[in-house]
Amino acid sequence: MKFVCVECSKVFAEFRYTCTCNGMLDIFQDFSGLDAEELKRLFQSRLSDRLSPYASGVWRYKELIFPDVEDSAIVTKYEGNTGLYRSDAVASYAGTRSVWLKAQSENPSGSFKDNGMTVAVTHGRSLGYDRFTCTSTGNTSSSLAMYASLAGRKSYVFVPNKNISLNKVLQTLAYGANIFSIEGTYDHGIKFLEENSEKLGLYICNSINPFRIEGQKSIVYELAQVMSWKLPDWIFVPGGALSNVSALGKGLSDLYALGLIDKLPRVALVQAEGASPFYKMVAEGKTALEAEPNPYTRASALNIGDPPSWRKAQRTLHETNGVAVSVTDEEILNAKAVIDASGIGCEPASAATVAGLRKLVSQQIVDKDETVACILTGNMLKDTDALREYHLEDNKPFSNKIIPSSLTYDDIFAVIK
Ligand SMILES: N[C@@H](CCOP(=O)(O)O)C(=O)O
Repeated sequence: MKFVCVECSKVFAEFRYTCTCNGMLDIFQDFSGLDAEELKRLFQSRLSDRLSPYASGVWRYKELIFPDVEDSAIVTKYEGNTGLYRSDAVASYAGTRSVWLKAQSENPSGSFKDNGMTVAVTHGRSLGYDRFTCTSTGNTSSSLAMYASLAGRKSYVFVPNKNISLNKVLQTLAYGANIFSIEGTYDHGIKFLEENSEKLGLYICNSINPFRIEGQKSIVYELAQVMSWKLPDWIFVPGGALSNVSALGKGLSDLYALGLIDKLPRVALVQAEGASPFYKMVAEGKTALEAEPNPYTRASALNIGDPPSWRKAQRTLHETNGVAVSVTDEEILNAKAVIDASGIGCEPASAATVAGLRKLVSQQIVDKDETVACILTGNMLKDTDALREYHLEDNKPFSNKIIPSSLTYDDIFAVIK
């Protein structure tokens, strides 16, 4: 395993978070000697495992993620193994013939972060760390708090003091983390950790840590396996810190290089208009990201103005002939209401995918006959204020209302009939 800088290509033999030039690092693994058909058989055989780490939808692919770690050192909650659903209602809303929804929201802590966190915490513990840290809008922190406690270790997390979901903060608290509420955003927290974590003896579990990205690659491995190694024409992901799109790109490139798939899907990265520095860079034809000092979107998981992984995200779009698109909060919340009412459900950030798909179909960038998968990143109960605001306070196009208790039984009969 080597660590290669995505900015200057410098190679490191030992683990570190970033390069001496401050660039993000990629883990490079030598896959020579691995045979695609043997891997398919191995991954298939592990589907019946219920108790060993290979029952996890991440560690099932251990050979491609963290081959050297001892099985007994793995910290797992059998993450991954999430559902893939089709909904006519969502497809019709998006304007496509069909759409697959990959519900990473079904992970143990309720978000896609678990796919990466199991690997980061396993790696940190194998190095002997007792204290783990992250900065977070709430999903990364609840995931870290869960795995750190599971591993019998401590977690210290930094969360912005506004514009994040209380549900996520409470989940983090209840899992046992030490929480610091900070003035500023995720961007300020990352800067603090980059400068201070070593002095404090903290192992960073944000996605600047390349082991997080290795774990998150499993999302597309699992999608490919369940689809018999034939991916759809498009994969849509939301983008805030950009770890999701970075991991998707790396996973796709592994699958293609290994011969596990013979065609790369196109990747569509969807940002929320109020926090869309990456979209702006692409739309304006620029080659370097300009940070947004005051990002704001109601999809609080995407409230990030200076995403560390932008260079990796740029590579993903380049390698997959991908596109970037931005959508308004109103578009996100309407798409979310449709996904929720389909019985699948998600948090606001996840719904950016379907909102983005609808936009690209209307712009004829995606054809209605093309096949599409949208990655839903977080559970609908991650942000219950968003549900209350949409359904009970504001009169939104897809809102559902509670029938008042003042109805007589005759009224109730009339409603149901
Ligand atoms: N929305 C994220 C932001 C943190 O990103 P990460 O890629 O560094 O984990 C969160 O849940 O905190």
